[in-house]
Amino acid sequence: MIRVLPNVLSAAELQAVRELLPQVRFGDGRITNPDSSVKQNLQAPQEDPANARIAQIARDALMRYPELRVFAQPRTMARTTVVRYEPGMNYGWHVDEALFPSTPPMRSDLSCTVFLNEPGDYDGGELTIQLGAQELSYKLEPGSAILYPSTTIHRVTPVTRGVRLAAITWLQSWVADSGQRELLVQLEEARALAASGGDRQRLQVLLESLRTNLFRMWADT
Ligand SMILES: O=C(O)CCC(=O)C(=O)O
Ligand SMILES: [Fe+2]
Repeated sequence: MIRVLPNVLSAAELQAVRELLPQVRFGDGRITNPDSSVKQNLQAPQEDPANARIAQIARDALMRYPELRVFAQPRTMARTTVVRYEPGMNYGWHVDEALFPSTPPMRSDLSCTVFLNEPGDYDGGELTIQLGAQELSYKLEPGSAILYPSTTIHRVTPVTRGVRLAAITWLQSWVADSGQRELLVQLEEARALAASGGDRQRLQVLLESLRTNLFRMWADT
């Protein structure tokens, strides 16, 4: 499931990131995907000190974000990388690698982009995700993020004006199966609604969905 995470970074964190961004020494993005014929962007080397500080800020912010815990059930998060797209740059249709060569190797279940600069700073540069025959495009406010399944085909459309800056990362979930993970998301929403005495119709629909989909999963045909 694709989820927008508004205001992941606080105003103070965003300000700190803004001050660090000019210090990042970007290199060719193909360094981590040498075989890619569609990747045309710039990315910070992992050892870059400004990248490492931005990565820590983004990681702390994501890890404390309550909805991320609900949506992703994160077990491991890859090191965040700052990426930069200048006019003419893009990242064509692709699927993210299944495994990251960390020790131990990490499976990518969810991909995450934290947008770092204003949407008005650039034209193009949408993150577009295929959902069947549909395409969903995202260009978010700085400090907001999008979380999407790493199984999806997606791209960053060409930037035609200005510069797009983002921090990207990947997560391995405690729950590998996205259908099972989604049941837990609904269960958590239902639990919160029951605890608060909120929207009873929504609670009813959630419980019905959980019962039906668990039965579908367990029915012996
Ligand atoms: O910059 C982004 O929003 C995501 C780029 C991407 O798809 C990737 O680096 O694999
Ligand atoms: Fe990607």
